[in-house]
Amino acid sequence: MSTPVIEVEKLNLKYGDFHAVKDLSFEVRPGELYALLGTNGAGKTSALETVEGHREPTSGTVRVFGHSPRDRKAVRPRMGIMLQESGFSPDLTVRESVRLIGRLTGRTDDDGRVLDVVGLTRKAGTVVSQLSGGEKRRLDFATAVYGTPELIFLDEPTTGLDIQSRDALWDSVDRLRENGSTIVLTTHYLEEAQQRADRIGLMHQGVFRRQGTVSELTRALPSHIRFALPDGPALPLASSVDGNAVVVETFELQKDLHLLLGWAQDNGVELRDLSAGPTSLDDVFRAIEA
Ligand SMILES: Nc1ncnc2c1ncn2[C@@H]1O[C@H](COP(=O)(O)OP(=O)(O)OP(=O)(O)O)[C@@H](O)[C@H]1O
Repeated sequence: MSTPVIEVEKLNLKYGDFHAVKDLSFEVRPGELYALLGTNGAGKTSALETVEGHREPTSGTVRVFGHSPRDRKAVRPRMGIMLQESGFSPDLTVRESVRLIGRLTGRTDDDGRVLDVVGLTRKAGTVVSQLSGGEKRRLDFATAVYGTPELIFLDEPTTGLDIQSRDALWDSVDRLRENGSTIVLTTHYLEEAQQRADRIGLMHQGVFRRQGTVSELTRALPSHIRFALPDGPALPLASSVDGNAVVVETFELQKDLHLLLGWAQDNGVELRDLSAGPTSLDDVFRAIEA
């Protein structure tokens, strides 16, 4: 198997007496999209800041491309970091800010190309202080896109973006991945991680509570069949009522759905608002806090 891009072994981080990250171990392989998810205050940002080289571990080891992330010369040009807030100077124009990314990271790219990818070509001459929240977020994304780095950190990249901008951002991420970039994502929009992550690490109170692919995480919980409460004969399956809906929990979705549809057909019952599917990451999240 190829050498991991990121290797974290027994990482611990303390702020004074507060133990924010406890014995965290994980690796991210080349070309993967790894999502580091968790509850508020779980320690995601603290862990990522260490991997990005901004923070010294209290104990444990972190390797990025086989180097310490504190070895900035070896590592920094190879990684793009989209922070929650990049802190571009409010007086610089968008184009000047994009140029600055090149100077700070040591990567080269065409400014016009980057502006086009992040959808800010028409705003190139606007100063940062006059950008909308979503436009600022797209400028933050330019830090990840510039020079097509091998490793990209996206920290809640779509917060504050409208649906078109979100779709455009994910299209750009897909193109970066086609180019071989490895992506580390944090987000509170779980459906984004569910759709895109190859693997997920789910943190709660400083430790991993779950790690694996989406299907490894979700298959431990039952699938759900839902429909509006029908009139008529008793249902053929054990169920509960949630508001106006009937909910069937099952580990045998196909078999039970077949049974239910056959019963509805035979009894002339219409199953309105019918939906059926595996459990969502939201449910996995709720279960770790329970
Ligand atoms: N500089 C600091 N000094 C003291 N405590 C800190 C510091 N930075 C973070 N913490 C604490 O460490 C814990 C982990 O914080 P962190 O920001 O890593 O969590 P997170 O998983 O990114 O949370 P969120 O999803 O809410 O952004 C929190 O309880 C936070 O209050």
